[in-house]
Amino acid sequence: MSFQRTRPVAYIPCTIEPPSEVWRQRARAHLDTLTKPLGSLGRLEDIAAQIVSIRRERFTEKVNKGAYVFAADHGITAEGVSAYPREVTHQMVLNFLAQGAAINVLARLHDVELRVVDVGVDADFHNLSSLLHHKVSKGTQNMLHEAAMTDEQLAQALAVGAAIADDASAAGQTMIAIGEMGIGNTTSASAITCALIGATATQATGHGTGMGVEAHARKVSIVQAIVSKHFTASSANSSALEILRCVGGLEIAAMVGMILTAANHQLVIVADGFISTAAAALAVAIAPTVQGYLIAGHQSEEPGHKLLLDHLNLVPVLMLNMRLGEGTGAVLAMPILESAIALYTQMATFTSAGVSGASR
Ligand SMILES: Cc1cc2ncn([C@H]3O[C@H](COP(=O)(O)O)[C@@H](O)[C@H]3O)c2cc1C
Ligand SMILES: O=C(O)c1cccnc1
Repeated sequence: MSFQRTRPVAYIPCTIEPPSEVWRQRARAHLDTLTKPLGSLGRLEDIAAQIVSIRRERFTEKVNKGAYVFAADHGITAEGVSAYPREVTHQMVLNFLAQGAAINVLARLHDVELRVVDVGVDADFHNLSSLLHHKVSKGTQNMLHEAAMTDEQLAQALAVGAAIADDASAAGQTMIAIGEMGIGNTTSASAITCALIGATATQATGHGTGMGVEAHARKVSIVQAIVSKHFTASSANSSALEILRCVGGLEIAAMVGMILTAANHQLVIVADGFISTAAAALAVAIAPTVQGYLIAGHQSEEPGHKLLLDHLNLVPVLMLNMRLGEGTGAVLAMPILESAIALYTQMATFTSAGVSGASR
């Protein structure tokens, strides 16, 4: 499939139809006819009903899974907010392309087509045909001192994600995992969580890639300073796009663009960890009906992730104490989501199998 074309900037589908309640009710009724005690498949039944409500008459199509790792660098790394150096973003992109990262292993194992997108890595990639080249700039500005992005950069990064969602849909994908790679991006996710849902820096800031007590305390104060700089009391209720521009990242903006457009194409969208869910929360703030298309693959160890999941009213499929990103938690959840829809489409009914229903 081709992912290399561009599209007009600033394209955001703001009126997105919600998943179909009619199809959800049909799915609920069908689940109750299957050869099992009523409700005995638990959350798998909710998941099947949600997927049917998203896919509507196409729910019988084979699940065709894609995973997208959006990569970009962050100006805030100059403040020492990560346990790892900035160049790891670039090095991990090469590792993804060499099939050596955790997400490569999981995508291979679970039959998920993996794509890596350079939206803003601070490096030149030459002769790498498997990388999707959409660099907007070599990283964001340092958001402690200025907005992370210009309006134009934000629009370009959103458009990258939107174009990739168009191509995923055109290629027949039905379920997509939203992943990222960008050293320093948990600091962005924390600042987004503060600005969007009013959490404090202490509540929303975790240890990211792993940092000691002192470094973590510094990170909390940096998140606090970032939020105070961009969102004074008088700018309360900043728009989601302004939050994204001031304290987001190029990969986060591309994820927002992809989520909005994927919902518009009625794809099942599987969020990953803290950063991916921060993008999902911004997409829902822009277009609230997107919520119905989201499934939380897992809940990560980052404290802000639980705040965002609660805010979005999403219950994670898995809780494995992971704190990696890359889309790993989303891809790990996919076999469970696929199981839910296979049970729904393949199980016999009480009538077809000649099994007696409940007697009391
Ligand atoms: C080797 C390595 C591989 C990774 N894969 C994902 N991340 C994760 O860690 C980063 C965010 O954490 P922080 O804000 O603390 O920098 C992101 O790149 C995220 O995807 C990684 C981080 C490292 C070091
Ligand atoms: O929650 C995540 O996805 C996460 C946590 C720490 C580092 N990178 C990603």
